[in-house]
Amino acid sequence: MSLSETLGTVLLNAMKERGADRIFGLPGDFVLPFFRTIAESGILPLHTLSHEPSVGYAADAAGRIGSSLGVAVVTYGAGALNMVNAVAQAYAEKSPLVVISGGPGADEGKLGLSLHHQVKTLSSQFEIFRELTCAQCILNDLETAPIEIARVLDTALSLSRPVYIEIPRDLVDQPCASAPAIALPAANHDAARACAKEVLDRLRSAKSPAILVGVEARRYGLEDKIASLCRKLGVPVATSFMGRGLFADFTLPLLGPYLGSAGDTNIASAIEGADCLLMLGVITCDTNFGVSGRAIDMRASIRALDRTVVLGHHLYPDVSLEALVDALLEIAETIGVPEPQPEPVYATGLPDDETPLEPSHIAIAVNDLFNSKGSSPIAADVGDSLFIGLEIADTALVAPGYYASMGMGVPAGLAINAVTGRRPIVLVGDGAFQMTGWELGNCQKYGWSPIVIVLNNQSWEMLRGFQPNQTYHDLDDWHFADIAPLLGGRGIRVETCAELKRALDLAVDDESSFYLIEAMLPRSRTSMSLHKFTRAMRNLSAMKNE
Ligand SMILES: Cc1ncc(Cc2c([C@H](C)O)sc(CCOP(=O)(O)OP(=O)(O)O)c2C)c(N)n1
Ligand SMILES: [Mg+2]
Repeated sequence: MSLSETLGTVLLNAMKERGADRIFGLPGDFVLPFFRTIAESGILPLHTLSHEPSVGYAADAAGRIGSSLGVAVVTYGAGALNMVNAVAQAYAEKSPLVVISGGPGADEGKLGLSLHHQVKTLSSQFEIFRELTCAQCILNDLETAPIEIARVLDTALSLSRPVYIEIPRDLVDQPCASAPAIALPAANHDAARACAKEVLDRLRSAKSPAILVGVEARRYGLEDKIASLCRKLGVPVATSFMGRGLFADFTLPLLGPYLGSAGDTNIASAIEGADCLLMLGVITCDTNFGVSGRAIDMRASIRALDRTVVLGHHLYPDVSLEALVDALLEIAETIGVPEPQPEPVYATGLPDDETPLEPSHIAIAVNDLFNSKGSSPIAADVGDSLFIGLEIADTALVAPGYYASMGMGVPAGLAINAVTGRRPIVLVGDGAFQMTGWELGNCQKYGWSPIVIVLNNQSWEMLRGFQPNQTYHDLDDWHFADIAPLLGGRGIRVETCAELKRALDLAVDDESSFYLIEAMLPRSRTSMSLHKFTRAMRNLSAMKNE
């Protein structure tokens, strides 16, 4: 048993072996020993940000864009609990985020004093994170630590959900045996084959089958396999709202994103009219289905999610999405001959004139840019940014489409820049930018240069769509472009289509820093996608009479 390792390096090596390629963090005294190990060992690069919610959002996004583990390292109490909302979002949206918190040493709790950063008892934080994660451990026993590290990290990978690891600050430098190699639960191939046969029989006997693909396709790196399965089956395919951006680099008979009555009517009728809907890795949530014009008959559907497949009243436990797709690929045959799908049409041709900007001009300008200079990955925040993202041509996209916490846009853009080395376009509203936009000040030390489009409508406009006639949705004009140079970037405030076009061309040609393009938009106007979504949600929910 090689003891050349310490508990700190064992944890770092175990994460690296499981695909983690960097750490986002913000230190505090309880985690300084582990920060020193990170810095001195060089096993994983470290990026520090300025506020723990951003650390959580960035680490989550790094895992999503890389289909691997995202890692966030913070201090006990004030740090970790500051990140609760970002971890909750990662859990809800099935992102394998590893939360590592420094913790008190073994004897610190015996002083008979409450410790700083302690909330109620010393195990309160552990209990809070138990509710937000799929596996947890406190590494307070060097004998069991290697096994515990492997158990928790492997669970993060197999369930694609966040996990919590607390590392006591007095043990980080202690000699420790290496963690066992990755050991994911063996796929139950017999069950997967039996399930695949039943799935294929149902698809074959349906008059109008369809397939809906969700986020698990990305989380488990299955886009390629699912694309070839869909080509083989020849059945119309759509992505869920949360699955927007899937298959951007693959060819298959993709209809586009399903948004119910808030989206394309052809896609809605193909999905809602299907008499056998195969859902691969789709989270059954209101943003994916809440705006369905016709409720989808879940009993006639086949749902493969969270390592379980449900077909009506039949249930196949412990059949992973990959095992099911592999088994289907073994027996798949052509079932339908989907009409050649018209290429999804994404508006282009921004007028190059003094036309005042409207929300949908943003998508047109980005589509024009993609056509002239090639596409970029996109990070979108919550608000109209999320819906304008739907009007932009297919590209890799990170956005909190279900849990929908504001503030993820800029940190996710930084993570995409760090992981992929490509400059992302970040779409963020003024309200969300007020929360985490300042993280752009960290670009200079890491050489990141995202292009950030701030949709400045001086409003929490999405809320106004749910509840008009309230002045508390009004925001002041913060002149964000003027602040950009103080953060080490360049800011351009634009009010017309021609100005937006020029600003984007300038930004794309200058990689020396981040660009903040402040697009001035009118209040009480939204993209068509958001308008249809809020109208549909209002009709379906208690907000009818607002
Ligand atoms: C952390 C956080 N706080 C509050 C909300 C509620 C909320 C929205 C969702 C419904 O929960 S949309 C929205 C307004 C967003 O304003 P802005 O970023 O300027 O974008 P836009 O003007 O395009 O709406 C809020 C406050 C949220 N989603 N996340
Ligand atoms: Mg706004």
